[in-house]
Amino acid sequence: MPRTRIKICGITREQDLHAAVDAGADALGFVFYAKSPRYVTAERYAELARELPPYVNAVALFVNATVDEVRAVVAAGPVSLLQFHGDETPEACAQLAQAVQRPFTRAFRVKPDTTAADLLESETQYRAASPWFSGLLLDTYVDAYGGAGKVFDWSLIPKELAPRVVLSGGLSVHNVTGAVAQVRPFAVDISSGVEAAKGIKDARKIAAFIDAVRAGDATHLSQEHHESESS
Ligand SMILES: O=C(O)c1ccccc1NCC(=O)[C@H](O)[C@H](O)COP(=O)(O)O
Repeated sequence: MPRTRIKICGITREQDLHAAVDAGADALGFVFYAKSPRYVTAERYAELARELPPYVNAVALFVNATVDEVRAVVAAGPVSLLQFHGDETPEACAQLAQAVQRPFTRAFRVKPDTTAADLLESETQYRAASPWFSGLLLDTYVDAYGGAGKVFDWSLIPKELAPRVVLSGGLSVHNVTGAVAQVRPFAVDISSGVEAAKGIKDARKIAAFIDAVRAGDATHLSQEHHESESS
């Protein structure tokens, strides 16, 4: 069982970037959506990106962006992965990713009436549309698109899909151990739950969150140990 990967999203300040890296985050998210309280411009990203150490992935998050906007961000600093969090169709995602030659995740914003079949169908559609598709990120539907700290019903995530998804939406130190133990996602993604205020991260909350993810991983390891002992 590999460890659950962790992305800290909505980085706007150098000290928050360092706090996330020091705590052991695998990826940092930067929001290039002007209506977000965590918005950073491509110019500001160029400054922040100078602080990125090797082997930590920078994820550029867009909401209904144009090719020119995505190009400007990729030209400003290192970008490992794109995250499309708006109403982008499979074809639009494919076109944007191809234009800048970067892999992408697609946010599926879960509504109360979303079904397991909807999630599987969506993954199939995006995978078919582009070789740059790297996986679905599951978040809770909100009109503001994301970063709202709202949880959805994890029980609708199909078992076969879970090892490939990024789980997000309202995660925190209080629920992430259970989320990792129950869902077993490939990765978790958090923004609001590690903030002191919108766009301002709290280093202690980041460290506590990462410890709580590792506690979820430890649950799997001990389950696997018991299973192998009893077989
Ligand atoms: O952070 C924003 O303001 C934002 C705005 C528009 C679309 C997405 C946005 N954020 C997404 C994320 O930060 C994460 O990918 C994820 O949804 C976690 O959010 P949270 O529920 O706050 O932990």
